[in-house]
Amino acid sequence: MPWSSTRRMKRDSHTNGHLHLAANAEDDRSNSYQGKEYRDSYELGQYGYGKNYVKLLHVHREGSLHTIREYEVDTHLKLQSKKDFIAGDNKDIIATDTQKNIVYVLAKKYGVESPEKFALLVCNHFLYTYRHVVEASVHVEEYPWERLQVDGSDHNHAFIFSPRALRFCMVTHKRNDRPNIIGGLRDLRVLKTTQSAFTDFIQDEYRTLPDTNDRIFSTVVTATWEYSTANGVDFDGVWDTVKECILDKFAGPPDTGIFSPSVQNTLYLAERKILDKVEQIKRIDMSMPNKHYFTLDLSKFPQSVVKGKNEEVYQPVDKPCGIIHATLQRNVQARAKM
Ligand SMILES: O=c1[nH]c(=O)c2[nH]c(=O)[nH]c2[nH]1
Repeated sequence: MPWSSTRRMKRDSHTNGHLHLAANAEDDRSNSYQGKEYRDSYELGQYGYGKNYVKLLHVHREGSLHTIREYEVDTHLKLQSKKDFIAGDNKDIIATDTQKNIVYVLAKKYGVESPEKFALLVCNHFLYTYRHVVEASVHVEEYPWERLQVDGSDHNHAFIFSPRALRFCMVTHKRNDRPNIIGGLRDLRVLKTTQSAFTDFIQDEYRTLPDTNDRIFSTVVTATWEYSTANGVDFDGVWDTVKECILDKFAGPPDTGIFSPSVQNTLYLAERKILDKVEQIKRIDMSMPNKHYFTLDLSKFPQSVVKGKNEEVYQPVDKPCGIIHATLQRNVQARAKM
């Protein structure tokens, strides 16, 4: 599942906690509280809490050359005890307001090198500082600021918002485990006007779509990938590489392009190229909604109104849309045999 939707789910699970159990220590029979074991007909499932959308702008100044990074950070903690939920005992709670403050203090102390490194740092701080935190997760979304170019030269301190694609990451660190690092890219919207076909699919009594050897191909790419390690990873470089691989397999060379027999095949080839290029990625998940642009049959209009076959005017139809997704991971056994 792409992280964009996971994030939404994560948010929902935080905010929908409207179930008020009038619980006190006696009611908590499924857990231990104050040294006593309790049984109950109910069991608390997933739980946790955190702060969402902590907005942060970091300005790095090297003389007159300034560099910025703007993030929206979500922090999420799972505490060892459930007594905050079950018994109304707040003693272990690191307030979400405190979590927000920690984000700002760490940014000031250590700077923000990349979303992934910052997320690792924040997770590590929570686990190291509070022994009763069993799991910390940090989601960072980066605002797509680019240095402004003026007459071909980089500006020292002015930036332009260039939302070609959004970058995000999710780091989850369980105590006594290695951090799980997911990089992500979403909202990469692309379109090409040829070199896309869709033919030879199932022909039966339900099919109305004709074969097409030349159609418009447009999609909005989401990709998430899991790192096998954090050691020596150039997270900024990897994000650029993932974007380049996707664009390369979608668009191909500028003069001739690259032929796509289906969204499925294009998506798969992009994933393969990413795994080929970035050794530290162990698994990549991509989704590509098929944003349809249908040809319009204008042949019913008289020739005096519409001349010739219509090859210019298309009808964008965004709903319903096809959705194609796949995860590609390294085949560990095949590597071991080599
Ligand atoms: O590339 C495509 N894959 C499909 O599975 C599909 N289904 C469809 O109606 N059009 C397309 N296009």
